[in-house]
Amino acid sequence: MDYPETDFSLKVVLISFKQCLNENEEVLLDHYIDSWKGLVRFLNSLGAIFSFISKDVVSKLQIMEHLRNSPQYEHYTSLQSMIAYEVGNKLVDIDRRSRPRYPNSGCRTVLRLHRALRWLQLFLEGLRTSPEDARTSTLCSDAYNATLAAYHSWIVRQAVTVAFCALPTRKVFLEAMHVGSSEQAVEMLGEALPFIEHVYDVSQKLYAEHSLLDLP
Ligand SMILES: CCCCCCCCCCCCC/C=C/[C@@H](O)[C@H](COP(=O)(O)O)NC(=O)CCCCCCCCCCCCCCC
Repeated sequence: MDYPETDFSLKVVLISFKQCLNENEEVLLDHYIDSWKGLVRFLNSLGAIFSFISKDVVSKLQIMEHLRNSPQYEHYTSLQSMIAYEVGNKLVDIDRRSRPRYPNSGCRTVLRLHRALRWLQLFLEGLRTSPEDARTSTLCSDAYNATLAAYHSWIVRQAVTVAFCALPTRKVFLEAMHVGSSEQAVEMLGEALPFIEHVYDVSQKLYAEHSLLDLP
């Protein structure tokens, strides 16, 4: 997905989550990776202070692309096929007390992105429903504390807190989405958020069914 900078719209990125699910509710990894690439692009447009976050996401996307280009690529078509393959062949580190053998498993890598998707969902819902004078840094850290913070070290939590302070105001943030006025951006969020929620819910159910929600 490559847009000229002026044509870049967060709407395209958020709506692209719709394509991540097929009619059988399989989470399609190529689309999942592409949607995340769009988010990274938006994140980069917000400034260099967020680059430590986008670098981490990019490294996880590279792991997934590597698996998709490996001889086992067919097993990495969907989240369902990936879990069946990695769990079935014991290619996932389950026990955090043992020495890690598969630090780059697809299951643990997607789990990190999946948790971040919940942050995104809460943050965007906060933006959508908050009053005009709400502080983006507060919306962002409330969503973070309710989701990712529990999985991050003290040092990462501090760095994230500093980065949140660099966020623009709610109005500027909504306009940076390039979907028109802040009111139009809010409307777009109402349209697009259900797609993200659906992908999140299907993935969450899958990880829970396989007891994979706490992968080290
Ligand atoms: C708009 C502001 C963006 C704020 C982003 C808030 C989320 C903060 C996440 C901070 C991650 C810090 C970097 C390091 C993380 C890793 O330690 C940690 C664990 O990985 P490991 O088990 O391999 O070690 N990694 C993770 O938890 C994955 C974090 C992924 C963060 C994704 C953030 C998505 C940003 C998308 C921005 C799009 C904004 C659109 C909003 C309109």
